[in-house]
Amino acid sequence: MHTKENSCCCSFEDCKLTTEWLLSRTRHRPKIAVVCGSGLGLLADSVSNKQIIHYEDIPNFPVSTVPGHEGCLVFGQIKGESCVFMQGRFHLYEGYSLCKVTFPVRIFKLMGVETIIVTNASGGLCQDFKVGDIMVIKDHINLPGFAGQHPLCGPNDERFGIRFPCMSDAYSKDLRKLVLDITAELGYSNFVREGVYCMVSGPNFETIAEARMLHILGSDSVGMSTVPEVTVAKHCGLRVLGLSLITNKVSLDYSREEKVNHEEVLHISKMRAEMLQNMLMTFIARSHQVETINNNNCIFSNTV
Ligand SMILES: O=P(O)(O)O[C@H]1O[C@H](CO)[C@@H](O)[C@H]1O
Ligand code: HPA
Repeated sequence: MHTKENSCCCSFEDCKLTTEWLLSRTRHRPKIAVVCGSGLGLLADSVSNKQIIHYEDIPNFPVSTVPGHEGCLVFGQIKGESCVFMQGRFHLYEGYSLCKVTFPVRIFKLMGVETIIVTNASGGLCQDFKVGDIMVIKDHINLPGFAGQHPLCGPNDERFGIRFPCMSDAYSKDLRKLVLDITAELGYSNFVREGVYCMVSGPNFETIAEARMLHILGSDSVGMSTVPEVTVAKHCGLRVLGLSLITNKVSLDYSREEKVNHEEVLHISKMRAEMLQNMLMTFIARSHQVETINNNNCIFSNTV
């Protein structure tokens, strides 16, 4: 039953209004969007012809509440390619609905973005991973989604995408191949991996029993974001690349004394941001090499 309680708090009209507002404030027409994970706002440093718009000034936009998430959109160019960077993302544990968490993704789509690069900080579950490794996400586990915390729950607006989207190819194989080729060329292969990211709601880090369970389920890393954004991006036909920086090893062992904390996560993110930035800059410059497959279910792209 469609009630006010379960209807989406961000309607197509809300998205349209925000998109029109942004298009009237910037001359940039980005084709690539980058979501910066915790402590990874530095990724936007290499943007030229920069224009910064703060979240608090954008109609309907949530605001960032987590340290390491600056709270602004950075428009500009990287090697001639028009981009927008989200310096600061939104999380379920901040108290936002998943509709709000993923609102920017739909705005990017309506602005004409074709490819979204989602980055995050995560804890390594795979025993071969080291702190500072970069994991190219090949798949995810939507744990909150199993419990009904899913950004596509509620009435489906066909203008964004179809009711039952396929998720078996959420992370573009071609984009993954391109980024892996680039990391080999840059000499980064010894710390770049591929793996499965699992989302938990947070805000607490995992207990050891939970971490063991996630590992048994096939998760290589765990974090509190990304999956809702990727799900909505795939729903509206964006091409997705996901990069996860392993900022800590998740303990699977009761005898280990290390305790993870957000400060450590931010510290490692900042240490590795430059490498990630080199990968991203080369990737963005070459992403047009990968053909845009319009597996687009969204019938209103580029019409705002
Ligand atoms: O996923 P991002 O936003 O990179 O942040 C990660 O880091 C925070 C915990 O330190 C959590 O928000 C977790 O999801
Ligand atoms: O170990 C972690 N668990 C969940 N989220 C995280 N984000 C960074 N590290 C972690």
